[in-house]
Amino acid sequence: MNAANDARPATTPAADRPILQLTDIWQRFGGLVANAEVTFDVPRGQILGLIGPNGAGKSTLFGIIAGARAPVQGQVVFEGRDVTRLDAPARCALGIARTYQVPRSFDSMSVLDNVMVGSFSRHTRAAAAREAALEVLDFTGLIGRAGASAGDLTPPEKRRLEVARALATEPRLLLLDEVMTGLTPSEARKGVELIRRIRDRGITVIMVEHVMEIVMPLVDRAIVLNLGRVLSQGAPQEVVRDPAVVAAYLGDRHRAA
Ligand SMILES: Nc1ncnc2c1ncn2[C@@H]1O[C@H](COP(=O)(O)OP(=O)(O)OP(=O)(O)O)[C@@H](O)[C@H]1O
Repeated sequence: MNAANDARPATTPAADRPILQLTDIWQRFGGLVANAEVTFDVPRGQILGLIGPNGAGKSTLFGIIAGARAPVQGQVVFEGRDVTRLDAPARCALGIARTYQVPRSFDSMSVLDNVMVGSFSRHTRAAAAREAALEVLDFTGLIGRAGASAGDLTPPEKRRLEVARALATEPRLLLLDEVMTGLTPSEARKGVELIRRIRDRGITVIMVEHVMEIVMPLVDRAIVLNLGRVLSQGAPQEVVRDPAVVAAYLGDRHRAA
């Protein structure tokens, strides 16, 4: 925390201020550097794509934004407030929600009850939480499955439920971790449409995704991580042409082959 950061909220109108500001984020696991010198702002109301080869540090950074763990160095500012040391429930209360790469639904509970777990974070009365959860199920296209056990959902439906549970916490910043993985092209098209509708509700979205054909047409801005560092950032059409990005991805494909 320093004087410059203290001054930001007072001098910048809230609507124009980035919703999220990451400054010099570092994360280490033993000797391994998972994130290094990560600095970027996320403008409010955009869809930001966070991409990069396997092990680039994307999920680690998601955890740092969502409050799963604090960085060893650096600052996370959400809506002008330093949240670096706040835990995940506190950040959720402020308006940050995330999904997980591996869906974390409660399989023995109904789809509706799963989503109510999220809506109870905003509503204390069961009737209000239920009503809010039903609205989210309608919005995410799961309303017809409200009474089903979460364990009986198909894998694409489970991914949708993951998004629904996060939306039920009424976030202003939503972190989507590989929600398109394993979807057929037609399911992925529906997923893209859902993410656009989420953005149209005024929710800022940061998405980690491997499938470039899906991410690039969808996002307003892309940030490429490689070996824990920001390799490139900008409009998606600029980022894909960046020679450093091409080299990192070709290197990854060669290793995978
Ligand atoms: N809890 C942990 N303990 C030790 N090492 C970790 C831990 N979490 C992540 N790492 C390591 O940190 C590096 C970054 O991992 P991370 O999962 O953030 O990358 P990623 O870009 O999300 O990868 P992927 O696309 O494969 O999910 C990797 O080398 C990983 O093995």
